[in-house]
Amino acid sequence: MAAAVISADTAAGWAVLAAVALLTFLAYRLIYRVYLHPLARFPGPPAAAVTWWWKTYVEVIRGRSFCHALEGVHAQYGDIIRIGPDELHFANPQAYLDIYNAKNRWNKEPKLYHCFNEDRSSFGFLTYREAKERKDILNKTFSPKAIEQVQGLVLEKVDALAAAFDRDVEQDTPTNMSYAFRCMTMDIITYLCFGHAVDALKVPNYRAPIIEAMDAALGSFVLFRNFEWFKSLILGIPPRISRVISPPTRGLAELQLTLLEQISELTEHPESLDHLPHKMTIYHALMDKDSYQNGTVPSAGSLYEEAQALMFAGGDTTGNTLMMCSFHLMKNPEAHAKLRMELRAAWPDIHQPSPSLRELEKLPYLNGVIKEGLRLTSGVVSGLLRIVPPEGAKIAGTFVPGGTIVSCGSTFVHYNPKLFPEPQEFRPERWIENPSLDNYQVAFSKGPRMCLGINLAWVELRYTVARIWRFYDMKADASSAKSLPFRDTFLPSYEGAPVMARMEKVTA
Ligand code: HEM
Repeated sequence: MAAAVISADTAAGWAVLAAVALLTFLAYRLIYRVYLHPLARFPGPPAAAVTWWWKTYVEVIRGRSFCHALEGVHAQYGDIIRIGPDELHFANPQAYLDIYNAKNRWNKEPKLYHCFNEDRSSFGFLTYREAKERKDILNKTFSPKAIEQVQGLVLEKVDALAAAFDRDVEQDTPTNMSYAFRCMTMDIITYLCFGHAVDALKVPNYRAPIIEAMDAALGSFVLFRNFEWFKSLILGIPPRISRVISPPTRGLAELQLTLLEQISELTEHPESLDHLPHKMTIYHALMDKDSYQNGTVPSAGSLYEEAQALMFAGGDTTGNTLMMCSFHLMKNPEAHAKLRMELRAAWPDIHQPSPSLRELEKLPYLNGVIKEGLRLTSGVVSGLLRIVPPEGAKIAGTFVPGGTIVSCGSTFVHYNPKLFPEPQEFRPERWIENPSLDNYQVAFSKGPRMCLGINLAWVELRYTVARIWRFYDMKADASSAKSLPFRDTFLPSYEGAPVMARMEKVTA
């Protein structure tokens, strides 16, 4: 009996000791982070200096769109803010140019980039060296020269988009622009990847399952970037099961199933690539073992992750930009008329083929329209987190210690009223009046980890805007979105009504 009492006392004593040790450690860590940490001199919400959970509180508990929440924090604390124990965010355009600079070889930050489950892809590799090896291979398909060779494919898909619009005109139904453009960009990227398109444009009302799956998947990434264990749990379960038991991540599971099917066909029957009419698919390049330093083709898992990365990187971004251009052109008759006039002069007879890319590149208003679409969608709206190397770095004139996680969100450049007065206004002229603004067009990011698909994207954007706005008169349908609010899910997720257009074919 006495022994039992002593051992109970001893256990209680140890428990108290452990609790005191834990509290002392937590108190020390709190004091260190707030007063002694190398980032202690930077202002910001006190809770953010103490714990990572501040971000989760803002984004998940309060349900705020993180890039929008940061605007309020910057308004309160200034241009450079501490938003995590080891993290700074900048609202200064010069900081963007300093962080995403061609000279830097800074790593991507693991917590954010692991959340996409694309760790073994050009986008997901954290280090410059690994990403460069993969990007060099993919560049066989994405270099300006290679992209010139796939122009025909882009034009074919723009024709398919026009055919879908014609169907809407015949049936007298409004066109869902929020989905239509993404169907086209998805058909282009899946064709480029696998040698055959998913034919999203053929799906009635543009409600292609792959687009719906990607829409639904974007929300999963917000959960995953806040709760790594949740990602491991969901992705550890076969997609067929997780789509049933986890409704919030069902979209991701659907997407996984679609892509896995395509990849297993290619890895099991690599000879199927030989029967294609052209040798330009991304998987031709990726499955050529001679391209790799170690002479080995990446695993099926890595090929899957590359496909998923390319779908998100190449589909929504370009589709959103086209949607944004259309939304504003329909709202803005003056801009619409100017674009129409320029296109008529460049393409006087609609029965003739499209002007060449070189000709389209020289049309100032067309390019101004696209740059405004890129500015307002901003590509990726979350901060692209980078880690400052051990020696530290100067960002916007301020010394930042090594190991700090840094970013400057693209919206903090694109919506900066000093660079872009009345930033919410759609004004293509601003790019013509002030060519130096090109330096602050950061939708594709900058530096060594900038967009790999920029050449393809520009070809798609130029051919599509020229064709659609030369061949159709478009008016917003009564059901169309009146504004385009978005939520930060890394890419912008547009909320509310879609952009709906009533199309009329022009006759000359
Ligand atoms: C309007 C269209 C596009 C925009 C605005 C855009 C924007 C961006 C941005 C901001 C990044 C940097 C992401 C980061 O640092 O984490 C990026 C990276 C990337 N983009 Fe694009 N993108 C577009 C189209 C495309 C297309 C068509 C493709 C090809 C299919 C593509 C493939 C990639 C890849 C592979 C990366 C990763 C590069 C790296 O991490 O080094 N993008 N894109």
